[in-house]
Amino acid sequence: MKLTPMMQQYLQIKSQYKDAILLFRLGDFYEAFFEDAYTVSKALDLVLTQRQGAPMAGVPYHALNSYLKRLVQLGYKVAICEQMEDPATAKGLVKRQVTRIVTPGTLVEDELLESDSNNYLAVVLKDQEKYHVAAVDVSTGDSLVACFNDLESVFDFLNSIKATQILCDPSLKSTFQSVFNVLVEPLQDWHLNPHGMEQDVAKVFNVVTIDHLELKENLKAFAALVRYLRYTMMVENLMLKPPKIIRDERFVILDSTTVEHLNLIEPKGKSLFDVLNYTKTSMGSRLLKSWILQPLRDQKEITSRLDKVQAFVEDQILLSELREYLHTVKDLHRIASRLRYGKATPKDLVALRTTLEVCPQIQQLLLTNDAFLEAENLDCLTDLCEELAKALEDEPSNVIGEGKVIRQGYDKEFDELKDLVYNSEKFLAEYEQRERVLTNIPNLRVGYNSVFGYYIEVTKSHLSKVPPHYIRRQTLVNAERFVTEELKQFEEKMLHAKELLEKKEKELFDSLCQKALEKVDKIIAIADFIANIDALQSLAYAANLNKYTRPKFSNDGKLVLVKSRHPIAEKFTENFVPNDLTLSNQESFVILTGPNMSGKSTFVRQVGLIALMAQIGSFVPAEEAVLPIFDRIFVKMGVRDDIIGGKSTFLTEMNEIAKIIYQATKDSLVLLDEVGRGTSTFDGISIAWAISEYLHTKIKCKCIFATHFTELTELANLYDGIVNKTIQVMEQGSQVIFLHKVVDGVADKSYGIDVAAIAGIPAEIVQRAREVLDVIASKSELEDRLKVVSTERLRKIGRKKVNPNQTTLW
Ligand SMILES: Nc1ncnc2c1ncn2[C@@H]1O[C@H](COP(=O)(O)OP(=O)(O)OP(=O)(O)O)[C@@H](O)[C@H]1O
Repeated sequence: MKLTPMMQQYLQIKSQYKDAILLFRLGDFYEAFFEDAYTVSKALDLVLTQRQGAPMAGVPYHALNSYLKRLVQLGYKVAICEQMEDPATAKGLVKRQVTRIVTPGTLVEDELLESDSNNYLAVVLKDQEKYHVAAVDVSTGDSLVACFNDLESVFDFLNSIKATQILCDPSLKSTFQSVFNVLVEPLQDWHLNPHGMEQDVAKVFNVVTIDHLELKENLKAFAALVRYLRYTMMVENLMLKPPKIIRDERFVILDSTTVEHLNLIEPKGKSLFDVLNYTKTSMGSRLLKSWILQPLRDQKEITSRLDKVQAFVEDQILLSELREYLHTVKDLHRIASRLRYGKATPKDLVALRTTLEVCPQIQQLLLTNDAFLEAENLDCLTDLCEELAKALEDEPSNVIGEGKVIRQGYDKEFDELKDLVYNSEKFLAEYEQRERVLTNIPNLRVGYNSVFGYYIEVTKSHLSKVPPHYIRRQTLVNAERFVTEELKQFEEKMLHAKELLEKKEKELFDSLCQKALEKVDKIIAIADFIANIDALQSLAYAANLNKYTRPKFSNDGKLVLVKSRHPIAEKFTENFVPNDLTLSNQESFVILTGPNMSGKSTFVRQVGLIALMAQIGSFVPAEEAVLPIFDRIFVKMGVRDDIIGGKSTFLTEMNEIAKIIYQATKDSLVLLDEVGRGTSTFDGISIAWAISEYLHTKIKCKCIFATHFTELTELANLYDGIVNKTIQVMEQGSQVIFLHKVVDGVADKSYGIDVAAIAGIPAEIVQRAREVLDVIASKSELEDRLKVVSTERLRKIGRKKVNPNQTTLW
């Protein structure tokens, strides 16, 4: 088969983008051919047809974004090939070129992005024994770098930022692919070429040296990311904020198990984020989410947030007025980004104008409260705002060039052109009227024909009144036709008016974008400021609504919670029962036993959530809360299968515990629920026992261990710092009433069979279970044996009880 020049052009371009789907612009369509056509038609449910014998699937150009969204969501990389000249005027084959490679992690268009989530593209590099991670959200400019000692921590970090695309060492590709359900690509040599790395990064921030960024060993990962972005987005100037260095000392690094078990972000509608999210802007909501996923460790930083939250809590008028203003604030981070990448739309400039209009009001309002004096430094860009107000229609069309974007009165030439295009009839009628009066020819008529263009027609009877500047064009039986200079100019203008109008409006729009671009750093400063204020006011609003208290921080390890509640569960539970808890460095370990359904898991998570809320600067659900600042919070709940990773339930559980044991310190909060349940009872208890002893005596962290193994309560007899708590239940006749109250002591029964009955297990089975329980319960010697374990150990060290601070058992 002989290929047409267009097909040859296609194949030549495709050969450069083998790893992407190539969407090739042909008139009003983007078309995919060969293999790409099969992929696209299957993924997008499009009809597969043929063009010049090649399989083809196409999408209309105006609907590109909606199709792109689906392709990218499915993890494809798409190269967009545009026509670089107008097919109507092109000589020969239209020039075509790939102008952008769209990947899940390089999106900037609003329609392709989730408004309340960041969209991070991450690079992971292995260097000797360390892993370096750099991540960028090009839609907001947010960037991060971090360094980890093990791959598990990298997974946790990528999970916590919800990376939508990963670039990694080729050796790590299959590992990442098995863990993450996102596009994973291997880095190439040119991404990592050491030559010119610093210069490449310096260019992004328009600086000569990058020492101040403190990228150090993370430079390579960040530079690789910059190079990848330049290549895919095909722009020289990236809009990135200086990378935030994620250091263990500054943030509480949360592992993915903890994020999941504390329901920090999911499930939707029942997460901590949902409980705290009363933000009014997408910027604020993204920031709040990142705060929840990266709690702080620096007391000063936390206090500074808490002071502002408190100021809002106490100033209800300020809060409600501010919320009204914030309502009109648009997503400036993403608008700034689109301005940088030349993708801003009229809608974006209007959104910028609306936000800048409300900015001074927000500033003035905040300045009424001493807690927000820094608002004074905010530059509200009034000049730019005025310019946009003058230049843009109230509700401009999103199509530039039809004269419906720029406001009348902004540019004389534009107005004339628009007038010509839209008001030519009117102009001609006015002109005709004017000439009739001037010449005193009542039946003078302005007309048009395709041969002579516009003309003035005068009947023979009035020819004597024709002024000298009329130029004769045509003679008819009863009349003569003339033109004038003015009419000729009008005609000239009319012929090109549409084209000129399109050009002029584009020019004016581009110049507005340019003016905004010149102020982009200030736009970002406003965006950062408003995002921060919005996230803080959201915390205050939630605090008022849910009657939270400001937490205090202790420096001696003391933790006191009075009448504390679970922030999510209390929303869905009638009469939620508040609970107290006191821990200290001396009494730091709780074995929590209690029947099924009594509320053990709820209480354990509650403590974790309150600690986390305090460290993001939020008020907490309690009447009083004093907490130490934790360096890590670990939550390990129940057993779960890791089918994808191919690990058994018990192996997964032990893996997660091992991680906690390696990473926890004396300043950590470890919350365990049902650990050891994935194996036989004896193995499970023994493991749980040994883990508890290790955590308490070696690591000395704060720990609550909820368990059905009442046998573990024996540990409290062995160690000073371990206390037993249980959750109260009342029996009324054959009924069990769950009081959900945490008290000192040990659960006497598990009520598992009662719960089974409530859950609808047939009475016959329930009855049989009771009979079996009677028999096995009387035969259990386990507790007696565990007593032997503890007495033996006590005998060994010659004490009545062990104080882990004085004795080393290991
Ligand atoms: N403090 C509380 N006040 C009111 N209701 C509560 C409280 N705590 C828990 N509940 C209710 O009890 C139910 C069971 O709680 P949870 O799952 O925490 O119990 P559990 O002891 O961990 O159960 P299991 O041992 O079966 O896992 C929850 O769904 C909730 O509705």
